Amino acid sequence: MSGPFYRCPELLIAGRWRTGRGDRSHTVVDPATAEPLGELRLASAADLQEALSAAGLAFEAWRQVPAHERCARLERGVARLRAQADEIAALLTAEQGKTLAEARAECLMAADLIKWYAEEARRVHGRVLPARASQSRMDVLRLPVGPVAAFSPWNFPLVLSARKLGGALAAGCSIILKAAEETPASVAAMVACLAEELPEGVLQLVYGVPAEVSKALIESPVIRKVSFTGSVPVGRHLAQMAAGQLKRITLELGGHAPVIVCEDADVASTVAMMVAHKFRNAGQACLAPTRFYVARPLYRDFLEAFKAAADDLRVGPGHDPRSQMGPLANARRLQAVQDLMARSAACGAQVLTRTGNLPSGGFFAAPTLLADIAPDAPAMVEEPFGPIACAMPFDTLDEAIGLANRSDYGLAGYLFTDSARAILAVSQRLEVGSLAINGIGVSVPEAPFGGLKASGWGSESGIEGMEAFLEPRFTHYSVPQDHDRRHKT
Ligand SMILES: NC(=O)C1=CN([C@@H]2O[C@H](COP(=O)(O)OP(=O)(O)OC[C@H]3O[C@@H](n4cnc5c(N)ncnc54)[C@H](O)[C@@H]3O)[C@@H](O)[C@H]2O)C=CC1
Ligand SMILES: O=Cc1ccc(S(=O)(=O)O)cc1
Repeated sequence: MSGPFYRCPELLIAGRWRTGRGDRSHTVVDPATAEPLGELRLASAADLQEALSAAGLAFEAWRQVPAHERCARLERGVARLRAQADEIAALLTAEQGKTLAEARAECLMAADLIKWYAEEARRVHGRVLPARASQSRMDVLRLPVGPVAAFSPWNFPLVLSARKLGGALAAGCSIILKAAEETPASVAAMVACLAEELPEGVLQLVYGVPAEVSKALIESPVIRKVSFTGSVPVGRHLAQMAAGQLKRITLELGGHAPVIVCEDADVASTVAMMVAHKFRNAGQACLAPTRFYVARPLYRDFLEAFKAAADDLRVGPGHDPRSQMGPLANARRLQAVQDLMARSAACGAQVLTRTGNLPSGGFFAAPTLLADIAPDAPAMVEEPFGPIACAMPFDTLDEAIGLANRSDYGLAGYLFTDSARAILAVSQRLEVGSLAINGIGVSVPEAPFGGLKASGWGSESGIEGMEAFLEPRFTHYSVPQDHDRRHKT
């Protein structure tokens, strides 16, 4: 949909929208056609230094703004974001590929996340400790950590940016966001909604050469906190850089979510829920259900129902209201998904996929189930980040939990059962940050979202997500010993 409505955005630096002054640009591509949408001009080193100076100055002012006013300003930004959801969704679909319905839902989820953080700003309070001496007081304040450098990816550009923006701004931090160059316009539109309500320099948006931007920002003494969502190798690299500077970092690095379907589960409703959730955004979600461990008595029925539901999904351009699944976001994802499928099939997995044609021209892939797959086949180990689900049967719950925990990842997990015994065992022993039982709700604004093992460090959203942008300050103050004599009180 390379329509005239799409324009690559400018950068927001020190309160001014202006084009990047670097000598490089990035071609933004429509994933449904593989046609270019526009050229994004990237930041120069001087642009980044200007943003850093502005972030440092803006922080000193923003931290002084009372929490009630920070909340009110963010809530006005959220209202604008909601009012513009249709326009922003059209930009997101054009540059990312997801369906318009998904894009609109993402915009509203981003609004909900920022709204929750804004409200939470009014509940950030400290505590008073019993003082150790008379005429003294001991308290603990929770203060904003300082200017934040945030890096968000292209798969859910609004939601995954909003988790960082909402927390930092509500806590009283300034923030420089480097969002993904592949999907710049939707994030710029969201940032514009918020920035309208904020003093200049509090919220800045840059696009650039990713490695150059992260190095410049993380190594700058201005930045006090780093937050990244993306792949494990890049997360590891940024963690090393942040460690070198002794800076705090939050990492959300993807997942490979297990789904345990017990013998008492209802196959039809489980499959309906999981197929919709798996193939949302063409499977490019860190919380996508991926490894299905199904109780052996249900296994064949499960495969049949899953394949039928996956085959029924209408794959097409995101802007077509009939489409239920859009293309993958870029050519390298399509290549990676095809490669993963071929390597897994070579290891003996049975490939259950549609035989009919897919739309031509864009980065379309078919929803696919890899059945009877070995626990160490490539798709069971590597995050597919695409429309690939894997299934194998299990005989005992212990076996299913053991198989589920074999992954290096530990972000989201799903369980389908009515059995209290199974619920207790899985909720205690499954190595994940979020677990949904008989549902899909692993991510809500008021709960922490974060992973174990290679899935990351720390949490976003919920009070834990807010805490990541705060630091404690213990203050112990006493009336001077000669105060009474000097003041004759
Ligand atoms: N947790 C999540 O939601 C995401 C996970 N991924 C994982 O990464 C895999 C590969 O996707 P790619 O886009 O090829 O991954 P990638 O790690 O190369 O890129 C992910 C994001 O990180 C940014 N990035 C890359 N190098 C950077 C650097 N040195 N400093 C700062 N930012 C940098 C990119 O601009 C992009 O927005 C996916 O298959 C998936 O497994 C990717 C995107 C989001
Ligand atoms: O990729 C990570 C991801 C994607 C979506 C969501 S949400 O369900 O929209 O909150 C959370 C994380």
